[in-house]
Amino acid sequence: MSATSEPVRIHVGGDAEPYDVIVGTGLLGELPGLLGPKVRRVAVLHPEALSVAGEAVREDLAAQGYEAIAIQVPNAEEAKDVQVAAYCWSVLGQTGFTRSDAIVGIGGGATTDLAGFVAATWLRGVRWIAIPTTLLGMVDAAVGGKTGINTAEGKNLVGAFHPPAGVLADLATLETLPANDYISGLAEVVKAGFIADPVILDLIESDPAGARSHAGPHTAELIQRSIQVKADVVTADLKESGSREFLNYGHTLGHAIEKAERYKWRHGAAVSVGLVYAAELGRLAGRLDDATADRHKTVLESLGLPLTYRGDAWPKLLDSMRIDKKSRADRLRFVVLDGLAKPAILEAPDPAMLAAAYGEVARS
Ligand SMILES: NC(=O)c1ccc[n+]([C@@H]2O[C@H](COP(=O)([O-])OP(=O)(O)OC[C@H]3O[C@@H](n4cnc5c(N)ncnc54)[C@H](O)[C@@H]3O)[C@@H](O)[C@H]2O)c1
Ligand SMILES: O=C(O)C(=O)C[C@@H](O)[C@H](O)[C@H](O)COP(=O)(O)O
Ligand SMILES: [Zn+2]
Repeated sequence: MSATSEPVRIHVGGDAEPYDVIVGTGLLGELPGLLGPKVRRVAVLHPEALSVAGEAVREDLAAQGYEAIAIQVPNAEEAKDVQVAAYCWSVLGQTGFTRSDAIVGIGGGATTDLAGFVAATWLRGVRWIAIPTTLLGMVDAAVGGKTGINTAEGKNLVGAFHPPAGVLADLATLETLPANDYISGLAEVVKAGFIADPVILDLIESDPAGARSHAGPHTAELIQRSIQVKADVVTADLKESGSREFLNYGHTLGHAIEKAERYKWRHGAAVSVGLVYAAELGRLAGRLDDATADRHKTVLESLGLPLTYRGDAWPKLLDSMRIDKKSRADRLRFVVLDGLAKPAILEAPDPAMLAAAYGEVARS
């Protein structure tokens, strides 16, 4: 794969309107083309941390004749709240947003999940464009049209499938991302490696220190490969009636940990522990070989990602996992591996096995 002097376009197809994820630097010039000829008003949703970048996008659009407004939302998971969505709806209402207007979400996964959700719900659906500015946003959250917010009962429990009209992944935005946030995004990169593209794991293992940096020698390739994994899956199954569930590898426990931590842990950190758990579950179920299960821990640890969580939290986590979207009535369902890049579903595992697998991540 090329380094990123020329933008790379990764196509997302399927039943919904197709679009491209454009990966490169200095991509703002692509925005008017993605907005299309009918759009007159644009709301640029951005988190507090990106007030300068959000305002720059707004000014750029205004200079091109759009009526552009900025909507600042809280950083991180605080944005994925119905009160924040209601605030955005009221701004759109007061500005007179119609179905020929559009939303641009610039920020991490939390911001693009909210922006997409506001776009999905305003007037029952308006056009939106994602400008992810975190590693996790680029490789996962901004792609595929899952939008949503959290509720008191759990993660992403309210939302809609509403794909963007395009995704602009400008690698230069990663320069300001705190190292911890970059590393947490690597959990989704590792997930993509285990479920579909083991070259990702080889690249990380060949240079873990490089992989931890936005300026690493394989950064562009890791990002492009992970986006390709996501694009292929959502092209085949946008609404998660089958293979899209595999993108949830590590998320059943991961989401429960996020809830237990009141969303103060980054999503990627929780998914990292969830990946270790899912690997152990696959091993205990007799489906995954020891070497591949152990590889989860060595790869994640080499990146500085967490492998463990509080042992005493198990009953609460188990309870939270019951409302996971993969559950069917009382049956818990987990994504496990039958081997490297062979994801599958483990239906209603024995409660003793679930608890035993937690022994692999539990710490006192
Ligand atoms: N929709 C999906 O398919 C999907 C996939 C994966 C994850 N997600 C969601 O994504 C969210 C996690 O996203 P995230 O890891 O990007 O975290 P985040 O959106 O919470 O961003 C982390 C922090 O970095 C700040 N930030 C963002 N870009 C920055 C930059 N370039 N420079 C400096 N600061 C910056 C943000 O304001 C925030 O404070 C979770 O809510 C998760 O559920 C959604
Ligand atoms: O796109 C998907 O599908 C995923 O499962 C990707 C996950 O990384 C992402 O965290 C997603 O938001 C989880 O979805 P949910 O349906 O479990 O809330
Ligand atoms: Zn995720």
